[in-house]
Amino acid sequence: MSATGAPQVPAPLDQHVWPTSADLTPAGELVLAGLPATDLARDFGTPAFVMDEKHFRDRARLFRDSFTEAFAAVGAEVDVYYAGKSFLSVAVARWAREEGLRVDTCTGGELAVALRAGVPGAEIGLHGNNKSDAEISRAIEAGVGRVVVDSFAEIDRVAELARDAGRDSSTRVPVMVRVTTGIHAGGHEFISTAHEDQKFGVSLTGGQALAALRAVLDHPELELLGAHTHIGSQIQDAAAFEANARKMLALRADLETETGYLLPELDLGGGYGIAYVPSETPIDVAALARDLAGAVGAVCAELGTTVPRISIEPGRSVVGSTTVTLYTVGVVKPVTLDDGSVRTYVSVDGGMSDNIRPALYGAEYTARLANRSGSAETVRARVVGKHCESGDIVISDIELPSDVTPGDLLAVPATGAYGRSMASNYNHVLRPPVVAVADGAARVIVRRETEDDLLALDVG
Ligand SMILES: Cc1ncc(COP(=O)(O)O)c(C=O)c1O
Ligand SMILES: N[C@@H](CCCC[NH3+])C(=O)O
Repeated sequence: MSATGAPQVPAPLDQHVWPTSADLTPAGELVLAGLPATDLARDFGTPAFVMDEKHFRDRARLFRDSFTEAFAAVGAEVDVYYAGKSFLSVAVARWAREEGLRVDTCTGGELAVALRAGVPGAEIGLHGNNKSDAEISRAIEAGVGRVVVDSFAEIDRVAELARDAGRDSSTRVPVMVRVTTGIHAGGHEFISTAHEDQKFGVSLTGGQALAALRAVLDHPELELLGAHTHIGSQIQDAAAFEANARKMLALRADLETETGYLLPELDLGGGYGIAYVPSETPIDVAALARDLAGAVGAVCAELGTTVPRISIEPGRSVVGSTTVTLYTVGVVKPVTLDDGSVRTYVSVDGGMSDNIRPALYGAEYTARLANRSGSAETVRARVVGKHCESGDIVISDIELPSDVTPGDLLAVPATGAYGRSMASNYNHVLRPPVVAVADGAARVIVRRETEDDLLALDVG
């Protein structure tokens, strides 16, 4: 327990963890886009994801502008695909498109949302290590700009489904081959994706990736657009992206030497890290874009080749810090530990069903009271959910005001990515809404689930 006593001056917000529109009243109430947290909780209930629309748009534009400018300097064009897996809804897909982004999907469901939002097929990519025939056919029918094939078997299957759809050498389906480059990067083993022993892509090792690219060239109904790579997620080390790009450019050069075919495009994936807690530093997008473009330009010059068109697929780094989860505090329980110290368990009205990341990856978050400052005196607390699991922990260790009490609002920032998108109905808990806030107005973009929704699925 750290003791200081009143008066209760609200601790400032660590601005790189909170949405840009976040502010505090003199009494320490959290305000988002001009809307007090208590008003948001009253109007929309808790738990709720509150998303700062302007922040999302600014991040999308930052990626588009930084990468466009950096790669223009080395003579290449760039497409930024927003990775819908991080969070996708019709409104968000529209915002992304309005800010000049395309949309990356990895299932039929994500594809359906992007299409519903009016994103043209040509501006959508489809991924997936185990796409169904129905998903591939839907993508072909929608005229997606790229199907990213993930295995040798899938190359033949996409070609067959393209033929079934009447495609031929004059109406080819554009494909990329997903390549694993052996680069190990990412915040947690479960979110590293380019090392050898995992399920994604075709390995560079033993010439497999080269063989896969050649296999695409052998299918007249497929257009080989390029090679794709994604090394992992929540990466803070910019050097990993450069090392990966070098490997991909070498692969492109090898293919040209062997076949005379120069891949028009390389997709370097997403994975850019953000700050979840005040001690972390988000990746500097503009600097990363400059360094990456510089490295790509230099390698192409060494290889004596043109710089390919580049695409990237950021998800977390666009949406992650735009969103705050608002919870209501329920039971507050001091628990005496073996060493005699006390930990205060602060239960909230959600938990692992709206944020599985702490349980799945040991992810860390921060929080603050959102309706008031609370006392300056703090207690060692653990924020837990309402599920029947002792691992249902939102924040394992945090100092909270010692007068935290049932009915308080608790805000957890940086929950925009892989929060609502990975939400579940565990214990038949209803998934929270996503409320977009902008310029003093709020609107629901994904509504709260209802018991009727749950019961409608149960046809027993
Ligand atoms: C193929 C692919 N592209 C893009 C992304 C988005 O990653 P992130 O949200 O870390 O930017 C992922 C997820 O890691 C992915 O698997
Ligand atoms: N769901 C992960 C990232 C997924 C990466 C998808 N390839 C996370 O929350 O960090």
